[in-house]
Amino acid sequence: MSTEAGLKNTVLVAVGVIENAAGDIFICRRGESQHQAFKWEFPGGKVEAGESVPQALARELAEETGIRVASCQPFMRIEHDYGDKQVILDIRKVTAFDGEAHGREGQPSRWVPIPELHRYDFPAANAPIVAKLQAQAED
Ligand SMILES: Nc1nc2c([nH]c(=O)n2[C@H]2C[C@H](O)[C@@H](COP(=O)(O)OP(=O)(O)OP(=O)(O)O)O2)c(=O)[nH]1
Ligand SMILES: [Mg+2]
Repeated sequence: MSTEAGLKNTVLVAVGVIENAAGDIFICRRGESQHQAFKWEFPGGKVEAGESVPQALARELAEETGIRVASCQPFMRIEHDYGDKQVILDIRKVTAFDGEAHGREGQPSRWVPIPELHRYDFPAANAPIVAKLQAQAED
């Protein structure tokens, strides 16, 4: 979505923080040919023309993890400039879903306890997501 921030090369990204009954979070590793290659991520992807964020999230999570989203809530929104690319991450917490989450495109994936999330190498934009999850887990 290049119009939203008034910048060229800006993309709106629907991102899912998928939480299971144990309170663990599902993460995947990005591939070598992708922007932010080999970083760990919360699955998701670009919002396409005519899609809402929840629609894009449902589509991307079905494609990338095989789950069907049953319930999601807004979690936070982050704008970040990588220099070569500007992203707006619209992050949703996915608290109910059907199916077994897995790396459906062959990407490495795992369930991680929230207190261990900071050990993973995420894109720079993700630092506030990990911080908020860990702060909430301490409550
Ligand atoms: N999915 C996801 N993307 C993230 C995260 N953090 C972060 O900076 N990003 C950035 C990396 C990319 O520049 C952008 C996501 O776009 P993408 O290229 O993965 O989009 P997509 O899944 O539609 O992939 P593609 O069809 O273009 O291959 O957002 C994150 O936690 N999850
Ligand atoms: Mg993606």
